[in-house]
Amino acid sequence: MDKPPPPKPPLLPLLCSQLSLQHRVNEVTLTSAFLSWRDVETRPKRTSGSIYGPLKAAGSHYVPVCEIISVQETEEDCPNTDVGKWQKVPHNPAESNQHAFTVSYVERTPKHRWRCSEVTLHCTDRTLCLQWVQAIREQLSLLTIRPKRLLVYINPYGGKHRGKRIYEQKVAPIFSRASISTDVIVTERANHARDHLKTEADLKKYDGLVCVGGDGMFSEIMHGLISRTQRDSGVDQDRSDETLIPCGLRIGIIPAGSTDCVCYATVGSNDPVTSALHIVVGDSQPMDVCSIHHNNTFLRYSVSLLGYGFYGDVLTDSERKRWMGPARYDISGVKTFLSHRYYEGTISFLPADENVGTPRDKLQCRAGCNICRLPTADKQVYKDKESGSDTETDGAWQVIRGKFLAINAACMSCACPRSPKGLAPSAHLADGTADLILVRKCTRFDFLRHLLRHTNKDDQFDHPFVEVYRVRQFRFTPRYEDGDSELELREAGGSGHARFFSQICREHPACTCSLAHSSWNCDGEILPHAAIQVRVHCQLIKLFARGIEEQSVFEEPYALGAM
Ligand SMILES: CCCCCCCCCCCCC/C=C/[C@@H](O)[C@H](COP(=O)(O)O)NC(=O)CCCCC
Ligand SMILES: Nc1ncnc2c1ncn2[C@@H]1O[C@H](COP(=O)(O)OP(=O)(O)O)[C@@H](O)[C@H]1O
Ligand SMILES: [Ca+2]
Repeated sequence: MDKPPPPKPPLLPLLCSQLSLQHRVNEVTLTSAFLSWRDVETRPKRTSGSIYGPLKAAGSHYVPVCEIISVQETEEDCPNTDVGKWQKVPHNPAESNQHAFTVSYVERTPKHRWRCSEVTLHCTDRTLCLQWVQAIREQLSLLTIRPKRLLVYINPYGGKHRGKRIYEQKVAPIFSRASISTDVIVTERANHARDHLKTEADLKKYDGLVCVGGDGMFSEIMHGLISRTQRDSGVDQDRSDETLIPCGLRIGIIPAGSTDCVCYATVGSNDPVTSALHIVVGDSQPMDVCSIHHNNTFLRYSVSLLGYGFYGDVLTDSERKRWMGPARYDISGVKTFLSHRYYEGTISFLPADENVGTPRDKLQCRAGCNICRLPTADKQVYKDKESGSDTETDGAWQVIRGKFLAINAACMSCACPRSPKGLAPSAHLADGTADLILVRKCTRFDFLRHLLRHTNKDDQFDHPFVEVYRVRQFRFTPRYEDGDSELELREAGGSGHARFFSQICREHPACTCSLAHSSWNCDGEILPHAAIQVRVHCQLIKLFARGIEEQSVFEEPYALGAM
């Protein structure tokens, strides 16, 4: 039988004083868990305020210490009429207590957005004020998970080209308030960040990396960090059966791209301030990563969408329209939908164990997810039976052949503003599996119904032409070998006519005949091969995030008896 948890020690006040807040006397208390204040001039009400502000119960406000961003003695600038210059004076001369300190803390607002809020408390003398500042700082210094030094990469061309401005105006001031020092690199070319991380960066100097950009930029940084970690540990990425070494540094994502699904699916919004605050409080979210090989050559890693057919064709078309910014995906999406191409091939996959659920579970991965917290042994990345290596499971490979409009795999939900529940709504961030979604050839109307369900609450898998599997590994082989589209023509008769019509079909996307190959869209990059082997590596990287919080995390006031 499990032992009962040890009793929690009572949280003794470290400091408790009567301080003034907006001219009213408040009892202010600091424990190792909370900073709280309570207006002692009014009779306590039952509960008050919005669910998003500091936790309020019976007129008291509670801010968890782990959500305090900073504390500083408060001085306010006001004009000195004698010299026409600005000078520092105590915060509010009208206040009877002239010494004050300001605490900045995380405040939750709707749609999973976090904001930086402040409370200024006035003291009767400076000694008391400094005592408060010091006591709060001491508590903050115990939060060793918080980063102190970060290496920031900014893609100035991602999304709407606003990365640099977003960082300078919204993020840098928060880092500076939280006393985080940064080295900032504005990239000058594609793969600049990846190459810098792989070969040059002195990673020992940093507690984390920050990516300002979209999913493509995140992918660059992830590749740089994973490759560097494997090289430093003597692991050969080209071997598809290698056990990869998890990366030590966490990555923070400041969304400034076109899709931003890695940020959205791990934080719950694509808001730069929210992401900056998750970095400041030192959140940590492990994440699965797929490795993709062609024969025994490593191609790429993927965390979000690995899509063949529809999403591969959307990406290929959209790359020519980069100048349009994020709208390129909408235009190419419609164009690709109209072309209605399908592709033939074989998928073999190794299903995951039942204890990690299925892609159609109602339960979704949320902060503190129980499935992602299962002991690693229960989520072990099983080895390939067919390869003859050590087998730790009875799981057998399954094989599916057919004509597909889309073959998608996702290690995580891929929720994004275009599709708030995502491509794989029940996929888990850190369970060692990916959800494999096969969309078989169907009518345009049915495919449209399927696509539209990504944008509303209906189940996009509830169609007879859609199959979903939770897998640890899979392979895809196109019916015709890479570069062998001539075969298709020979099968179709091999005549000059067939070649002629095939050419017409390529040039007229409205034609629904089969082409030999699509491309794989790998987190927004096109892969050079159609035949690939994919394997999920459980919790290979970590982000400065915590998963999407359930509303109830901040709806319920903290159990006051425990304080
Ligand atoms: C005709 C109605 C179509 C509605 C379809 C809505 C489906 C949306 C699913 C979105 C899944 C997004 C998965 C994320 C992929 C990104 O990794 C990738 C690169 O992002 P970035 O670097 O930020 O540019 N984005 C895409 O491949 C865009 C796919 C958009 C498809 C319409
Ligand atoms: N300075 C740069 N110039 C051109 N391309 C860059 C630069 N820095 C990064 N990139 C590349 O830009 C691509 C898209 O970046 P991303 O930030 O994901 O924007 P988007 O979401 O709009 O695609 C990535 O593949 C990345 O490698
Ligand atoms: Ca997963």
